[in-house]
Amino acid sequence: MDLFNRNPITQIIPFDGDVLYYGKVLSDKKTLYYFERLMESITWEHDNAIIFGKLIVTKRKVAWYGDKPFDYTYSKTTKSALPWTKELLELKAIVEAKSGETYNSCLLNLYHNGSEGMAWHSDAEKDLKKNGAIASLSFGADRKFSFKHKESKQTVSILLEKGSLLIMKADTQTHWLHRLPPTKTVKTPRINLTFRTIVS
Ligand SMILES: O=C(O)CCC(=O)C(=O)O
Ligand SMILES: [Fe+2]
Repeated sequence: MDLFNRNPITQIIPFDGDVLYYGKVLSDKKTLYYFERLMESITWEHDNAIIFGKLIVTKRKVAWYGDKPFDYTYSKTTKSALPWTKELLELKAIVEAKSGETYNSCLLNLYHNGSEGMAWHSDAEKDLKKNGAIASLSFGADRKFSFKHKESKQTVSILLEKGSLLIMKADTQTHWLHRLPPTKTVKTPRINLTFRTIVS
């Protein structure tokens, strides 16, 4: 396995949770390999979102995989998890080894270019394990990622590099929102995988 240990792990938020940036955990070669494999082997579909009370179809595409056909409900849509692919199981093993946690499902997002992003939210749906770790693995374009404290409104941003791993855990989702801001400078696609634990 191409596991690197060159990078120190950095804490991204100053209080009220744990967001750990591991930097690049995959070689550039492996990162490109998985980006291409995920592009073609994942069942990508447009997502629904509620913006100002209106149900819209996003330009971004999503997919949902897991141990069992878990139902996952967000923005008034329910999706059933598809069975793991070979690549997702390989990536899950890497992320589990790095983070020392286990996951039973994965939400995938495909942003075709910088015009697509994700609005402020926290991942605290009732189906998710409370305070469970969420492991975010990125491929393709490097993109900025931001956190905003729900009370103080303090914001912190980092660059999520291709091949990098970010872990959000403890009570992060209770106190902080996060988003992927749109940007004019990115012209190429990015794929993000968030490994999660669903409680059924
Ligand atoms: O694309 C990302 O880096 C984050 C996606 C995200 O926040 C989510 O899927 O909940
Ligand atoms: Fe999220």
